[in-house]
Amino acid sequence: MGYLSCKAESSISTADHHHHRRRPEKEPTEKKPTKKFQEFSYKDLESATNNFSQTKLLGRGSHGLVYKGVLPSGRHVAVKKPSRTTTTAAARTPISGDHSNPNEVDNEIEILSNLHSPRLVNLIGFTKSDHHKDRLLVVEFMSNGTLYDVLHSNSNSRPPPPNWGRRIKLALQTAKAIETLHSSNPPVIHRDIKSANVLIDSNFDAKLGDFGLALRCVDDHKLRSTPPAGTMGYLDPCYLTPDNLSTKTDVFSFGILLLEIISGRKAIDVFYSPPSMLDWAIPLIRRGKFLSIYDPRVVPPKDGSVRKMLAVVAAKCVRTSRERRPVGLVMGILGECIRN
Ligand SMILES: Nc1ncnc2c1ncn2[C@@H]1O[C@H](COP(=O)(O)OP(=O)(O)OP(=O)(O)O)[C@@H](O)[C@H]1O
Repeated sequence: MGYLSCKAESSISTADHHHHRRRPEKEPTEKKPTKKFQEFSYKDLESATNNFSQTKLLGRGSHGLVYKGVLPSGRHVAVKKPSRTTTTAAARTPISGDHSNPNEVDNEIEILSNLHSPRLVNLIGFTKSDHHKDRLLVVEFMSNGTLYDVLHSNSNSRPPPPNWGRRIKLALQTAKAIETLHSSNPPVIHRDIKSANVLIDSNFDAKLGDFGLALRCVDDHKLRSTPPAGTMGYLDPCYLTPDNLSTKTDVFSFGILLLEIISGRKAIDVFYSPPSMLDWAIPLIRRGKFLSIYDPRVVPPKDGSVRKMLAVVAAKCVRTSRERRPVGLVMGILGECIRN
């Protein structure tokens, strides 16, 4: 098998992981090896966000609200505050019967505290667990919002849709982020790859964020008991039970995201027929009608072979057979597109 099924990988990585974990215990202080992350008090973050003022609200997701904060050092950050009353059209979908909401903030802290990459929206710090207050998470501030906004916002106050050079760069950077997760030890599966979770920084570089649903391929019990989840329109149809989870689950969602970048259409858009990206784009690609899936708002790639290759890469990522989706992620294949 050329890809990582979480089930197959977990026994190998569990041993490895424990090996790494044991070492700090031998140290006399019993402290964690390095304290890279800041521990904030609730008050610190109240003052950073003007008491969670509406004017500091950056956006809302299914788990809660995100505020812009400024630390005493002057650093700009994003503060995630869970809320049980938030509802959103883009709410994540548990696809099994279990609608319990495991603590996504705790999960995100656990995942991000073991990762660091320029391609990820990295963790800066968090508040301690406290029975009376929700735990807050502090991550890098991304001043240009999400890729979803960049691609789909028609507001006059936003810049025009990105050109091809930009789109290819954003697609590559997202592929690189996913590759970083899948090749880390233990591998991490994001489970919610979508344009709303790709954030754009002040240099217009893309970083992958929102690790609330991510799973490390290490904890067998957690993996077996975590029901499938993700976002409608991006969700791998093969991922129906916990043991179907694999890195190819993320590859499928990336394929939809790549089609979104190519076409400028949303993963599901009820104003079109058919509303699903998959049902619309794949038959056109099969018939060789590559140009017709390209975003009419911008000049498509000049070279017909590049247009074809990008569309074919996306189609390979969303293949029904997981085994036939690209391995080692799409980075290499997209690189091919640029060289050609
Ligand atoms: N690091 C950040 N910097 C700037 N804005 C951010 C940052 N993180 C999130 N946001 C803003 O907050 C919004 C909500 O983000 P969040 O990650 O909570 O939810 P989501 O990914 O949009 O939805 P869901 O939780 O349903 O997947 C984003 O759409 C974005 O506009």
